[in-house]
Amino acid sequence: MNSTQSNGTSLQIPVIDLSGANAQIADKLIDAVAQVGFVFVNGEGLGFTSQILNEAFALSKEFFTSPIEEKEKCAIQANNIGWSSMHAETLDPKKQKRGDFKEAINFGEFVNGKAQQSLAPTLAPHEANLHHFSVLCHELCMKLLRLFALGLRIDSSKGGEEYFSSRHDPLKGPSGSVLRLLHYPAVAKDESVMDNVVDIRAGAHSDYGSLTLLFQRASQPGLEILTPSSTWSPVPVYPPGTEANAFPPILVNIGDLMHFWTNGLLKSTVHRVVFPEGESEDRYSIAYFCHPLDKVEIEAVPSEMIKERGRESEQQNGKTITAEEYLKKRLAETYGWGKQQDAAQG
Ligand SMILES: O=C(O)CCC(=O)C(=O)O
Ligand SMILES: [Fe+2]
Repeated sequence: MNSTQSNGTSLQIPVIDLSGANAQIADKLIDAVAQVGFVFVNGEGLGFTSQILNEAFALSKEFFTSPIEEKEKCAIQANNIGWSSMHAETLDPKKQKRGDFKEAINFGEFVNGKAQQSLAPTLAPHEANLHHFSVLCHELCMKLLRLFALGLRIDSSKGGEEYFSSRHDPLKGPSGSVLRLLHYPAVAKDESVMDNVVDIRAGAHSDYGSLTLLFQRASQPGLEILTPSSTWSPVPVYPPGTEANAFPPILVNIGDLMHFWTNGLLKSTVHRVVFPEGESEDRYSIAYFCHPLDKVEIEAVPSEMIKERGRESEQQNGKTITAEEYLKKRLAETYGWGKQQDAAQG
C-alpha cells in the first residue's frame, strides 16, 4: 500500500446532537474526542441553515473561479491571512514531492464586522455574510468549549464551565482563529499532471489550534483519518443516520494545542484529503480553525482527569508558553514559516 491509498477500514465517528446540551452530552463529547479526536455535530438549531451554507459554498466557487490576477491581489501574507495558490502549501513535506492539490483563502478575525484584509472583488460585496458565517462558527466553538470544560469537570474556582470559552472570547483580545475556504480541483486519473503516488489533495497533518470545524458537501468526499492501527479510514459526508438531514453534519476535530493543553486526553488526530476512486468532482470545503486568545498561557488544564498524564514542557524561555507563541512555534517547526512561505494553515 502506498501513502496515498486507503485500505477502506472504516472508523465510526460518533454523531452528537447538541440540542439541550447538558452534562450527559458533555461526557459523550469528551469520550468521542478522547478516543477518535473527531466528532460530528448536528448543525441544525445552531444558526446554520441550508441557505447559509449554499451561499457560502457558492461564494467560494465564485472566488476560486475568478481570474488569477484578482486572487493574487489578496495573496497570503506572513500573518497567515489571504489566498494560497495551488500547490503552495505542503502539509506533509516529508512524503510529498509536490504541494497539496488545492487552493485556499484564509480570513482572519473581523473587527466590528469588517475584514482586516483586502477582499477580492468577488468577495467584497459579501463581507457581511462572511462575517456572519465566522460568528456562527465561533459561537459553535464556544458551545463546544463549554461542554469540554463541563466534561472535564473543571472546578468553578478555576473557571468551571467557562475555563476554555473565557480564553477564546474575541471581546478580550485577538487570536489566531481563521475561517478558511478550500478548493480541491477534480483531476482525471489519466491526466499527465497526476501522479498517484506523490499527489494528494491535502497531505497528512494534524491541526494546530484548539478545535476545527469542517463543512463538507454531498458527493464531494475525500477526507480520511489515521486510525490507532495506522490505517486510513474514510470520513463520510453524511454519517449513518444523518442522510435525511437538510445539510451534512459539521465535523469537529481537536487541534494540537488542545491536545497539549489537556496532556493528550483530547486527541488531535492525523488526517488527509485524497482523490476519490474513479470519476470525481471538485471538492469544496470550509474550515474554521479556532485558537485561544494570543495572550493565553497554556498551563495544564486544572482537571483531575488529566492530572496523572505526562506533559511535554510548557516552558519557553523559562515562561509558560502562550497561544500565540505555540502557534508560531508550530508553524516554524513544521513548515519553516518565516523562512519560506509554504504553509497556510489556521
Ligand atoms: O478540506 C478538508 O476536508 C480538510 C482540510 C484540512 O484538514 C485542513 O485544512 O486542515
Ligand atoms: Fe486539517
